[in-house]
Amino acid sequence: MNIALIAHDQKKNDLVQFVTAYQAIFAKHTLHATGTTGLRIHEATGLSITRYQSGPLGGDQEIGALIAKNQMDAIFFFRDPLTAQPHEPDVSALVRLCDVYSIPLATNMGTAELLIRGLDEGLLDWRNIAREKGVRNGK
Ligand SMILES: O=C(CO)COP(=O)(O)O
Repeated sequence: MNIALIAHDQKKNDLVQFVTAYQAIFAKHTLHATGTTGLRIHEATGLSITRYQSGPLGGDQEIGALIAKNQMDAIFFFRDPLTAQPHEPDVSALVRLCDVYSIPLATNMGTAELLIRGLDEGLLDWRNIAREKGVRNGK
């Protein structure tokens, strides 16, 4: 599975801890991340991660483009609900594309636990079929 890892600054420690806790599962997948988040996770875990621009510089949009191209299967995006982001339109656009294409999106630790465990149990295997056959829910 192609998995995107993204966290706003106040949530980066949470995501690093989360990925560290589930490192054995994440290591089985292809990981992508916005710039600073990816660097932090790589430094903490040594996991191989394709890094894009930092969020405010277009990284959210790059990951959104992969969703639009049916190349992303799950998103862990730990958003900071208490701090205004200069690139809020990009954040909203990314969340919107997850809904357009029915891509599982975890925006907090509670949902993230369910998503990663479900993914490991094979509950997202339908994504392999959707990706291979080019099936998608969007128009
Ligand atoms: O801003 C972000 C997501 O909106 C994350 O970007 P960084 O991982 O580069 O901090």
